[in-house]
Amino acid sequence: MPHRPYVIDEMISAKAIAARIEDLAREIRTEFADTDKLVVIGLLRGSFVFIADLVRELDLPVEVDFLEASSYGDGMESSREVRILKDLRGQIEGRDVLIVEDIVDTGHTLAHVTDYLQTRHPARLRTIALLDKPARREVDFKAYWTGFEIPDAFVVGYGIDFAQRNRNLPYIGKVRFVDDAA
Ligand SMILES: O=P(O)(O)OC[C@H]1O[C@H](OP(=O)(O)OP(=O)(O)O)[C@H](O)[C@@H]1O
Ligand code: HPA
Ligand SMILES: [Mg+2]
Repeated sequence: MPHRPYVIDEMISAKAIAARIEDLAREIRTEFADTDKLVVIGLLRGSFVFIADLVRELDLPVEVDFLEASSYGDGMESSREVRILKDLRGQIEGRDVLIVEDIVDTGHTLAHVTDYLQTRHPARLRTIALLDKPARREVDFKAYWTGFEIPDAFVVGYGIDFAQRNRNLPYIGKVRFVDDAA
């Protein structure tokens, strides 16, 4: 279905994202300073840019794995049904784990994935989300670390899509439909 024409207004610059990631990496290094090899898990597809920048700031022994979860399809509304489309390759039992997510919106995706991975009995499991949109929360969930709290707007860029587009923008922008009143 074709979408109404829209423009993207910058909300968080690439520079601000990079600076925030440096801060977050410092906190993560402190938390996992005594960990042998941290398993950093990116949730596909939205987290692929964030995890790439984050692990390069970590300066810790890490193993990188991915899990694909999807609930939005091409629209702006969560289906509330989180499907695991691709599972991890490695084992996490007894390991320290960091789940990396791009955005917590209704909370269904990260809450579901956290429960799902807890059943494998990791030693320590932490979550990090670049963005948090608390106004839209439907389940009681908060990531352990959050990059930025944002208002109730549909955002794209830095890995995040609208109908599979705009993931390659280097910044976070807000979608604005041109036929909406200002
Ligand atoms: O808190 P929620 O309301 O569950 O929304 C957040 C999730 O929605 C998006 O993923 P999506 O299902 O669109 O898949 P994608 O990561 O492949 O883009 C986003 O990347 C998060 O994973
Ligand atoms: O604001 C958003 N933008 C794109 N995808 C999303 N999935 C949950 N929230 C969003
Ligand atoms: Mg996602």
